Amino acid sequence: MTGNSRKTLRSQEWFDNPDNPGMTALYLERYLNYGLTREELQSGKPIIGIAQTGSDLSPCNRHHIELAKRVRDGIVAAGGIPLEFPVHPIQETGKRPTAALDRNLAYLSTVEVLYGYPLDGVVLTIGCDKTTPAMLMAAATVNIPAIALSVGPMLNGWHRGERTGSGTIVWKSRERLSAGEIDYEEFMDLVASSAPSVGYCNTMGTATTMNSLAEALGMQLPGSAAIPAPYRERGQISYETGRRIVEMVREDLKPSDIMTREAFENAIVINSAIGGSTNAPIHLNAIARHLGVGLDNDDWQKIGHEIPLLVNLQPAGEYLGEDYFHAGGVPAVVMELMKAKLLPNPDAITANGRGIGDNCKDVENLNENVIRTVASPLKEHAGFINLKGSLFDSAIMKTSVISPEFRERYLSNPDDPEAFEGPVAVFDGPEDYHHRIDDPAEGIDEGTILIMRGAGPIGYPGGAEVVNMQPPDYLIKRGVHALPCIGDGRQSGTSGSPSILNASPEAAAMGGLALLKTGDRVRVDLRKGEANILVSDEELGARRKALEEAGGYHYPDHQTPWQEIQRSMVDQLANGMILKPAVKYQKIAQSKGLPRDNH
Ligand SMILES: CC[C@@](C)(O)[C@@H](O)C(=O)O
Repeated sequence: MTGNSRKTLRSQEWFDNPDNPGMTALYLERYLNYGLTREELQSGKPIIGIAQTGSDLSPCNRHHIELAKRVRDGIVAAGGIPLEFPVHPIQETGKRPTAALDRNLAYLSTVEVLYGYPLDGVVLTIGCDKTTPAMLMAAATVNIPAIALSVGPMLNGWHRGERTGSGTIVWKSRERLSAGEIDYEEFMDLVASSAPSVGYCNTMGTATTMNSLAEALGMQLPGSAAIPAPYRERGQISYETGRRIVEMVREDLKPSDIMTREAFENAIVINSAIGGSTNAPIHLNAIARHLGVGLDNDDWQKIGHEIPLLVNLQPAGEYLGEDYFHAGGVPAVVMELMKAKLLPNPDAITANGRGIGDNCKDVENLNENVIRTVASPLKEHAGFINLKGSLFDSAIMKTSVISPEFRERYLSNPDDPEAFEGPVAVFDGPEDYHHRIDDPAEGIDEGTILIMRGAGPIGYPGGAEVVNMQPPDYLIKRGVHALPCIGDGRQSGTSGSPSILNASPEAAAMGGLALLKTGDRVRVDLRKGEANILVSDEELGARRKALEEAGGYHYPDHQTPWQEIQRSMVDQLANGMILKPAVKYQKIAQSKGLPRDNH
């Protein structure tokens, strides 16, 4: 039972190494103790990890506990051995101060697991916002064969015959609560109705975005991202995913073969067409950097801005996850883009070994209200704009959620189209915002630009979803539903706010936002891609000097060891918020050999 597959399977370096019988025995015996046999571990069957992101603490991904059973069945059916292991939980709606803080922690620990244990391939269970990038970043760094499995969105939410979508219903109903149109009980009922089953956000929030983009990148089986969590097809694709990873190990099809620059270009285009979250550039830039693929926010504007919005899902549109699935999901979007020759790289290889174009060219769009054609889009140019200026080096704006009201009020000056300027109200964190926003003495009116700072990767810490700031109650009552918002934090993908966000460098890294004072004027010009403080360079220089002398922009002290460690080495949102030292570790399964024996 020895030796035949040592050259091809890394697991056999643990379980069948005649050069070091002592270690082989030690590695083997503990994996036998719950019933695995020597035959299973030593006969050259691929050993497949299942990176389990579901738990009671992670309700969005919890259904993976069930789905993993079907993944196991698929792995065994294809001749592999499944070994399931837990991933550090990341629940966007549960973790304080923000789940984004934990993306890099889950990444780091998964790298250690994938590299340091006898695994030949891995199924990455993805779902809630940060679990997807954390898993893909780890797979990118280690570069053993890997396939992602989405847990799927919740069923559609309903309240009195209306679709209620995750997150989006919170932001909309909060406004109605502020306007006195509903009471607290109805507000709670509305929000609870949006979460009717297992799964993640049923809107095109960050979760559906990132799961769609994992498919767009080629890391999931075609058609798998949009299947709602409770549907039977979800269990079936779990089984197929388990089968496929065993073949991928045999073919040695690795993340670096799939997630190429071409695949990222496809993903950017698909992100515009689906109306994807403003968190997508952060995470895709991060994954790309861990692969050594060049990608930045200029690419997002260049490749993505002119792509039309096709998917009619909240927050940019009206439908929800089940509708997206029934219309055809990602493959139908890809097919529509290909028909109009808008998909840049149809030949990019996907997890099933075929090109994305090949996978999608013959699928049907089953509901053109939900997935529009390029000839009849929801919006013509729906991608991100990457703004620069004295406020920051980079901040993005999601143009697909600019409402007619916002366009009319801020972007329709015939003498200065696509530009606005005004005085700012500066908030240092969400507590400051909540404390001051409704106070009439602050003098906030239709002309005010709201600024959120201290909310980035260092300042918050972690980069919190707090830039979509609601106007004061008294303005909402007068029918003003959105003021321009600018900030160095993030916002929920379920928010319909056209905020200018992910500003890098953040105030805590002494970006231009740190120098702003309430009452300063700021000018934003979308056509020129600029955002500037209308204060003289001399004055800004003097403010910078004074702030530096005072020790820099002040932010709250660390509360945990990880907060301190991450703050000391985290990059800015535009650069993917990655841990700076980690990017030099690439393809370590190939570049670093095996780790040393442990005894
Ligand atoms: C409720 C919405 C969340 C938590 O998913 C959000 O993080 C998002 O970006 O979509």
